Amino acid sequence: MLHLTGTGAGGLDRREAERRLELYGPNELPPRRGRGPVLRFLAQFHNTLIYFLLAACAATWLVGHTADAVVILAVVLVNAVVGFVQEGRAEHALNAIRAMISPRAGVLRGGTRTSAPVSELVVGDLVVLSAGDRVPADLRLLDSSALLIDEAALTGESVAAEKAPDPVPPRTGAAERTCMAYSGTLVAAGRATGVVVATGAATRIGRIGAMLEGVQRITTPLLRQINRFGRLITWIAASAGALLFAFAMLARDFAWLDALLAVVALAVAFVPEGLPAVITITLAIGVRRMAARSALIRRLAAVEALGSTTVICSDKTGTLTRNEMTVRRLYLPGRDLLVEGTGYAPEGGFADAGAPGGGDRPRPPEPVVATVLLCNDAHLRDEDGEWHAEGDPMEAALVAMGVKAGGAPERLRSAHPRLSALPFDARHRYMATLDQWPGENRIHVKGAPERVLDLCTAQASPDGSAALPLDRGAWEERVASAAHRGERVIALARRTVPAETRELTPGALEDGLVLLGLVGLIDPPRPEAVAAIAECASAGIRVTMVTGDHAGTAAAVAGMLGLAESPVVVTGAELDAMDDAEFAAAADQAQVFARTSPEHKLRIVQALQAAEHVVAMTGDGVNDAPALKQADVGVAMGRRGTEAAKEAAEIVLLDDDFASIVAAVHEGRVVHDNIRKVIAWTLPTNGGLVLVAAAAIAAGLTMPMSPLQILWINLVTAGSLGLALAFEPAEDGVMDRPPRPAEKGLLSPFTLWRLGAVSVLFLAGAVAVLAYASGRGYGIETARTMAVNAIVVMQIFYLFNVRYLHTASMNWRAVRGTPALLAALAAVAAAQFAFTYLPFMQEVFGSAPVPFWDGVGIVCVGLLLLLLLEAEKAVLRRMGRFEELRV
Ligand SMILES: Nc1ncnc2c1ncn2[C@@H]1O[C@H](COP(=O)(O)OP(=O)(O)OP(=O)(O)O)[C@@H](O)[C@H]1O
Repeated sequence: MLHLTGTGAGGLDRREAERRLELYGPNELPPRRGRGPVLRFLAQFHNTLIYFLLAACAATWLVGHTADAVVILAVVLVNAVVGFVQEGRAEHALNAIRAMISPRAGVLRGGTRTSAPVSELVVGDLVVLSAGDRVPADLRLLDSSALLIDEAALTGESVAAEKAPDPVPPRTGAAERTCMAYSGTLVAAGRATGVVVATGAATRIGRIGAMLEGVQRITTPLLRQINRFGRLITWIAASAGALLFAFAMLARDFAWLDALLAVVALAVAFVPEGLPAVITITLAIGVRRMAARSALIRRLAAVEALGSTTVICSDKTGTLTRNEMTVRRLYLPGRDLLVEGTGYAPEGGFADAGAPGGGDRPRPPEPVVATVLLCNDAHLRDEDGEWHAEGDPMEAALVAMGVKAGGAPERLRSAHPRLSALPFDARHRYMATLDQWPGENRIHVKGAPERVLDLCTAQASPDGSAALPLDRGAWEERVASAAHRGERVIALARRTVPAETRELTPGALEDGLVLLGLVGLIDPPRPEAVAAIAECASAGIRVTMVTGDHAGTAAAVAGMLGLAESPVVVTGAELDAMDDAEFAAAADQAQVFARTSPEHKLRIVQALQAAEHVVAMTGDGVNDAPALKQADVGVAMGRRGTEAAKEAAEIVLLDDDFASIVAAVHEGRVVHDNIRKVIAWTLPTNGGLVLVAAAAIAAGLTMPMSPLQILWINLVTAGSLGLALAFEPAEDGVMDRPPRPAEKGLLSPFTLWRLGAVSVLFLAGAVAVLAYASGRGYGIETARTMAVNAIVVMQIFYLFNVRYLHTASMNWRAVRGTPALLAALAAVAAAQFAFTYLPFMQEVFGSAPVPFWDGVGIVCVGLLLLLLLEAEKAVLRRMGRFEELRV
């Protein structure tokens, strides 16, 4: 096979791979054509309000009011440009993050195993597959063990197909070519190597015209809710506008064009048309902030769910602990040995536990050394004097121990070639190899003690030379005491079989293994996880450990992490024996689930969700995918995780660290807060403007502002001031309050209260300014200009109040603002000066200069509004109603 692709046994050499990549191009499917920028821009106009505005623009144009038509058109265009730019930025942010989780594949190049980006694979590359990988290109299999491939992506067939390298007859249909693994399919179980025979568009999936997943649609439950709300408001505005139009013409003798303009301006003021764009950008900023803290968001909806998360179910190994294993003790027949040394460095010796030092250094017997080194797929790598694990860290720790005991892994492995193996799998919890010996063969087994003890009928004598009856009770006690110390315990066993036995089956293990001893490994907790767990406690979030490890070990590690002093532990076996009601109760109680298999995770998520929890669940293996999909926030590990897990998850953690989940929750809460702030600012300011104008029409007074001026206010403040809130940093104490209930709707009692109260205050402010102007005998232009400025100034001061929904706004940090806020303020101030003092603007908008001290007076009106609202905050807090109203 290999001669056809010009590949050596060690794979292509690097130079050749580069040459082929240059020649044949990257291993990528053609991207799906997204909507072009023109179409995306035009889509911004597809909105009922915009249709109204365009109609009004045409009407004013036709009757010769060019200035009005131009201003209306400007409102439409600014709105479209802001929407277009913000949507583009949000998409860009998400796509940049997608690029960061571009898949990689294990390849053999120049004799060494590395991982390369899937897009860089070329024909002739040797690819290594294991469970959970997505097949990166079309491969001819060369070698496989228990390989099962799920080809649903290609054929729709949901039952995984058995694959093996044996040739198939010529002209076998593509679907039956069991010696091939096709690009885009998923390795459900087993391992294999294969040589790439087609890449990119030449693969089977490429030839059926499949394309890369297109640009992600930006939508979340909240955005959908807001869009629905926006449509509702638009229709309310349209109906109210029609009534107002009739009223203004019939009862108040408005000319029809004046009435139309007034109604259009009010509709624009009333409808929060910029809200979806501002909220999208708030979410996108959250995505960026999370990425900076190692949590990559794959689906935008997760940002919202994170803010409401009530339970985090986390794996233990590698997420809560460092996954840096070291063997600490050996429990051998008749004695315990302490293992010296640190990390993976194969340096250090052994000491008798409990026995004084000196004399001969003890050493583990040969069968123990052979078992840990042969029943093992890991290697140690020395890099500038530092030792690293290649492969499973626990297995690497066993290699280090074997070397400390005088074993030579490479020599042993070539002297006793592996004939067959049963790879480790989380359900069986053991690994076994069949290794060649002179005149006989040997089965070496390592695995979870209770599994291995079940298979053993004897135990080795203290010197390892003979087999004695198994004293199971004593071994179980030793397992329990090791687990109690937080050690992960692995049992070692072996058996001799006749030389004819060349194939290993689970049945062969049943006929009596000889127990050699136990290994106790430590895996220290991640210090940042300890802090993050404490943070969860104050944030009202429950943390539950879900692990495949022994109950005792898991409980001890939970104690070290500060999860619970004596945690409630439920094992997988106990869960299996429960009915649904018992299961639900156990899921709600337990802090640790031990000896679980991935299937339990799905049931745990479902039980917690049935109890109205918002669940974040971590996972890395192919079997974790269903639980990750089911969880409100599926969290996959970026380093350890399989492609299958990453694709099922909403979040990928770059550093596999539990603390990054908590950081993401923190950012999710900030996003929630900022969305609340955007809404709490936008709706009342819109409401205030409408109330002022509607009150004037209803009372039959001259309009306090001309329709064009209302449009102006909307144009100047909606996109700038509201948007500044999207950039707000966290308020103090974000993680000191309970999660926000997920089912709470868009309009909280607080927002409704504010909508009413602030609208009335805006009305009062405007009326006061107008009354003052008329008292001073100012002309209508000056009075209206003052009213417009008063509304804008009140919006600005109100913004400062809304920036801090949880804490007092009256501090230096609040006054100093953020760069986004200062930029928005500068822009609005410049626009208002132009509006008030530039002759050209005065001509278009009918504005007039405002005397300096009156300007100062207007600022004081805004300040008064802020003081009143701060007083309201203080009173509500004093009454203990603040938190309750807030959500
Ligand atoms: N490579 C291996 N060979 C043999 N046995 C193993 C191997 N890895 C793990 N085991 C045994 O299987 C048990 C479960 O392992 P698994 O990988 O499912 O759990 P875990 O890594 O502790 O789980 P989690 O990551 O969920 O905390 C271990 O406690 C150990 O006894």
